[in-house]
Amino acid sequence: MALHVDQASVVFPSADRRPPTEALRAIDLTIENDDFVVALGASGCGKSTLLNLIAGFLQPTTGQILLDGHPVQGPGADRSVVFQKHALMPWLNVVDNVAFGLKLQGIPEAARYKVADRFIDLLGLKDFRTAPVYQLSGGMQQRVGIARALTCDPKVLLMDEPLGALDALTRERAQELILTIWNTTHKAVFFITHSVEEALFMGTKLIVMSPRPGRITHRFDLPFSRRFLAGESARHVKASAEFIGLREQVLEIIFADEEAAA
Ligand SMILES: Nc1ncnc2c1ncn2[C@@H]1O[C@H](COP(=O)(O)OP(=O)(O)OP(=O)(O)O)[C@@H](O)[C@H]1O
Repeated sequence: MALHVDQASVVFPSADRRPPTEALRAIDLTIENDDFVVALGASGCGKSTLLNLIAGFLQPTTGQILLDGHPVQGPGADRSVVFQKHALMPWLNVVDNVAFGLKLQGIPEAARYKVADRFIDLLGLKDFRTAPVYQLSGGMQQRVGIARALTCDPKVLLMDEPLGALDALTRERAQELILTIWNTTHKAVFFITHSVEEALFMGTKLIVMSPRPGRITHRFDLPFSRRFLAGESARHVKASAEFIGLREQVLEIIFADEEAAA
């Protein structure tokens, strides 16, 4: 599997007489199996616009998005999205929420529950299988959202600040869980966050974007998630000199962008 963003630009026309917004300019990005690509950058640098292009919610003004060589022309089951607000069906229980996409595809109940149960187990939700989702905590609801995205067996999992609404401790647990699942399923992931620490810990590749126009200004290959998955504790990884040094370097890039915008 290979997803290529090829010289993609997005210009939003303005509703009044102000100039149009150049949300993205000439973006080149490749996402392959086993890649965990994280996008980081000052507000308005085009992270969500880029995710929307990959999801097929939006078409580029120029350039193209190719999935295994075929142009992406709209949303598809090969790309699942997990949003910060989990958009679950509050009247359904956990298993029916997780199996919802399969139901839409017309898959019979027994077959869809079999797939859903695999991801319910993987995300530690077994004891809540038949609980209504409104009874769950925010962190658990987000796990239901991730399980639902995975049941469709997407080639690429797109995550737009999926952990942004969680408290600090739950967020760290969720980071570790997502990495463990990524390591089990070998999905390609495109992940947006505002947290530099989260970006460095989770990604195998980091893109740092700048606004006006939105573009990729820096790219880093990251070792930290693999160190965690090889057995090093998350706290140990995040406290290492290499991690802290890179964190300061990336923070400096982002602060410089935010100051330039102020
Ligand atoms: N539908 C739209 N119409 C007009 N302008 C838009 C639209 N969507 C986004 N924009 C503009 O495009 C630019 C990039 O927005 P985008 O939401 O992709 O940035 P972002 O990096 O995800 O921001 P944030 O971190 O604040 O969520 C911004 O200037 C935004 O105002």
